[in-house]
Amino acid sequence: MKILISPDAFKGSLTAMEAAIAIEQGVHAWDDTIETVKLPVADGGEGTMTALVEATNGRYVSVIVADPLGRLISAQYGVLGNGTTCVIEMAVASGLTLLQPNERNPHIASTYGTGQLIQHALKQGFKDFIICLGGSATNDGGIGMLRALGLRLLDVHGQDIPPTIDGIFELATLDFLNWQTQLAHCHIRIACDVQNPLVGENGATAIFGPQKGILPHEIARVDAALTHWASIVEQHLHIRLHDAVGAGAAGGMGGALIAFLQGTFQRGIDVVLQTMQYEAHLQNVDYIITGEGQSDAQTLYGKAPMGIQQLAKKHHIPVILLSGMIPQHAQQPLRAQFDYVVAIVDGDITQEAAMKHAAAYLQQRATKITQLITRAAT
Ligand SMILES: O=C(O)[C@H](O)CO
Repeated sequence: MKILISPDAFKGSLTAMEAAIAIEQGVHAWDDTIETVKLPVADGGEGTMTALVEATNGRYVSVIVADPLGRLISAQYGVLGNGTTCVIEMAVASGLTLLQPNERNPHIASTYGTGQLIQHALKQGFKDFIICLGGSATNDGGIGMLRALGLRLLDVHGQDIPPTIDGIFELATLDFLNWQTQLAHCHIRIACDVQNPLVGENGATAIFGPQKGILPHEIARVDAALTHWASIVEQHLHIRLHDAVGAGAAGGMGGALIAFLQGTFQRGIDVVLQTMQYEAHLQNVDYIITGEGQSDAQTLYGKAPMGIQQLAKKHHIPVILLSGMIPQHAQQPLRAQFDYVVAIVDGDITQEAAMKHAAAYLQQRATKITQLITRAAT
């Protein structure tokens, strides 16, 4: 029997590779003659760069950039095994995990550091980019990134506006004199699993602002700042970001990539599976085990396990979903899609325990399910 092991990260507990190792140990604890292949995946958010670089035997490039609050940090981007495609994960330079909870402040947090990563890659001559969005600490509409790429944002007096949300209200015009012209020759794919528009009740600020530190009474003002930004973009580029699908990803950086870098969105898991040439690994595979920290309705809308399930279905390979936690209401719809659905959290194991001892529980669950499928096969 051959099992392909392809979990996403169990966020807050295990990286995708750690989860894959735990599952593999669980499988072999039952039967160590089973052939296993570990191919951890990601959905376009955090961990995507690592998954793609590792799967393609690529490399990392380290650059000193500004974190969301302007402090210098060493951040990396990936170059895939083909030597020509760069993977930039915005959270690496502008992510929420770079800040302590009391430092979260999207009024000043900036995507400038992500722009510096892109700028560095451009200087090395790269033209093919996968930019992964999600997990941002920012709500700046991607303005910081655009500044790093040479865009000037000016007030009515021709002065640079302050790099803050409030500063956006002073924005009157854009100056492209120092803009990185080679961007026009680049191919930019945006890997992301969020479709929110830039502004409004489903926009970046209303939906993702609170987790970054925007207080309920501030939402309307911050949303108005991004609305003003979108209007200026529309005047200059004739592209309407206000309600554009995905423009609200990563605090509006999705919109900046659409309008200024001609980026095109692709479902994160599809970019990952395509880049990994996942289908080529499906030869003679009897089962796939996938997994994630929590499975719910979002899983069905295209998170990593669902992308795998859809591909596996084409090849008639059964898929086992091993999840940290599955809310009651999601159990039935998930069972309708996956051949086996197993959660760590159950009547005996709490969420806290599951997160603390994720590897051990995952291993146990993998052993049990392997026992079940090997028995079913005999
Ligand atoms: O970064 C964010 O704002 C969320 O992860 C959605 O993209």
